[in-house]
Amino acid sequence: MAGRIEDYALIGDMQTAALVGRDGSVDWFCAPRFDSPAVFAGLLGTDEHGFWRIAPKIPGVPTEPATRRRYRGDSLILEQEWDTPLGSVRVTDFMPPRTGVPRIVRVVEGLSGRVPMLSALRMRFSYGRVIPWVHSREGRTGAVAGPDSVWLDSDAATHGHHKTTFSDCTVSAGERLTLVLSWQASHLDPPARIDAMESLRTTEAFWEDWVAQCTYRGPWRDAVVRSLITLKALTYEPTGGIVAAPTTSLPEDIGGVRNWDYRYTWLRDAAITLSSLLRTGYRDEAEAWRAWLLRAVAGDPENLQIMYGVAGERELGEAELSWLPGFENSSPVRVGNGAVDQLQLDVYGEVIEALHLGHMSGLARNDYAQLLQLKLIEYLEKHWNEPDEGIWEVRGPRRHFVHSKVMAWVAVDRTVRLIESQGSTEAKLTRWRQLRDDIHRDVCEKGYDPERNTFTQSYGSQELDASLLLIPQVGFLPPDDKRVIGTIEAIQRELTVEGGFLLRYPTVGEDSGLDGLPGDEGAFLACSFWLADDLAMIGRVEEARQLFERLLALRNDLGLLAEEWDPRLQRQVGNFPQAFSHVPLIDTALRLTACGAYG
Ligand SMILES: OC[C@H]1O[C@H](O[C@H]2O[C@H](CO)[C@@H](O)[C@H](O)[C@H]2O)[C@H](O)[C@@H](O)[C@@H]1O
Repeated sequence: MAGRIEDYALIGDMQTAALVGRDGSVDWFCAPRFDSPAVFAGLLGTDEHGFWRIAPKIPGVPTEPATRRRYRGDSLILEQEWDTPLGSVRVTDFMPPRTGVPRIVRVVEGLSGRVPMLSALRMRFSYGRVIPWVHSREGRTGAVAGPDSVWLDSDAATHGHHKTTFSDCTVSAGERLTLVLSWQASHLDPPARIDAMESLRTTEAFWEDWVAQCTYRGPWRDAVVRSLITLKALTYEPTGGIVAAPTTSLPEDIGGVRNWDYRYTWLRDAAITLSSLLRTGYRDEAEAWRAWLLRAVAGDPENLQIMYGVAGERELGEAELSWLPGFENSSPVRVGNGAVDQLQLDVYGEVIEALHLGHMSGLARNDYAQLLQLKLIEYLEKHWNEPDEGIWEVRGPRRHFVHSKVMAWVAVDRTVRLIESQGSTEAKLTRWRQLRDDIHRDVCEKGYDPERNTFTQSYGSQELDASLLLIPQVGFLPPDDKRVIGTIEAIQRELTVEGGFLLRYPTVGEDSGLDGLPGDEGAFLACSFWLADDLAMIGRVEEARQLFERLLALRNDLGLLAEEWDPRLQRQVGNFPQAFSHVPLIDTALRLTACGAYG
């Protein structure tokens, strides 16, 4: 395991992804899909659970992490370089956008001197549990167990030792060697060999073409583009589904139990991702996601789930992988996600808001999208006033979360506006205008504490919740409303941690608090971006810009963000990289750019 979460880099082929550490080790790789069992799970355990490391190996000299690393231009091609006493060497890692099987390509190049290099490959299928049979066939190394096979094509000779496949060689300046690892279903013939350098050229061209479509031209271009590339990498290209993150169980609390599997498509996370992509010029991805949505939720809205598999699968039952000790002993390691069965009413608002934005942005009219919207409102009409698990997917008792009700209002409001814009005489319009007013009144009466001049987390509660920052952003109340300003000020006062970043809600140490879980967690990055948005909306633009810059400084050297930031340990925590952090980064950059907040 390479070290901290932020020591990892992402590579991917838009069907799955891998994490590569600064030590040159691929410690996480699930194949063939994001949510398939891992071939390398060292990230959540030890080297025994699988890895592929390529780094200098000089006898008597300890191997250091890479001296430098970067993505090549605006791409997902990682370059790591080591300066050693014997010379310098570069390892370039990437996954070609999928045309056949998933592949990890690694190119070793001598930059100066003569550097001995070692590739150590330990394949362990089924999340580190299964040691495969390894054999050589026609100059290739193959590993097979159960449904999986993995094939290594290397320019250097390989040999096996201690259930690990090694290749070693010495590279001089100007010399190059390539290694390609391909996954294939084990009942099929080995996959064809590829030309690694040709694949590098086409992969670079793919990313250059994709980035060229970006319409954002503001001062935070590099941060926005890196976030967009990350979101694209989290998109499952065959279906348009978007995973929340490519990992499971990177801890929100190092050593604790807050470890979840994010390799699925949350309607909430995907809907806000779609909005960011639309605002930055990516209409094809937005169309693809809308099509995914319509397929995934087809049927009775009563059966709508808050999350699905990337192809729309519904069975995501949660299980624990007892043989994996977890990242820095944060256990359990979970696969699947029990939140799948929760009621989260905000999801209706986020989905309808995304459909609304698609409509306003001129996406081709889709009658099913409109039909879906109407069906979702009919569902909400019956259920909006029930308690739910809310945006944070709490595992404690259901409550009347204020944010959920606000988003129910958003769903009805956007639908009313859609019908009005079409000049329709839809009979339900009057009823839904009334419903919109009823929800608004209910929230303002039961979710607002006049003594403290703040909205509260749930009806009757004293707690605050950073999701309330979305109240002005979704237009529930205007930013200059005294209740909005009071809420922003109260949240800033009570939920801020070191650096001015925000907790999403208070946790209570070892006792189980609101979320039903022991332990604390870090500052929730999405909420901290929302605070910057709100500050800008209420005219505190310079403060907003400064907070935004501090948030940008939390990214790792490659521009990547996990879900949270632990202010005590000064390190990223939670799954990585996380769409729910990169989307608000883009949104805040767009807002501050529109405000002219250039510093
Ligand atoms: O903290 C408890 C919950 O954490 C996860 O949910 C979070 O991630 C989701 C995906 O990004 C996001 O949509 C949600 O708002 C976050 O709270 C986890 O998936 C849940 O099972 C867990 O209860």
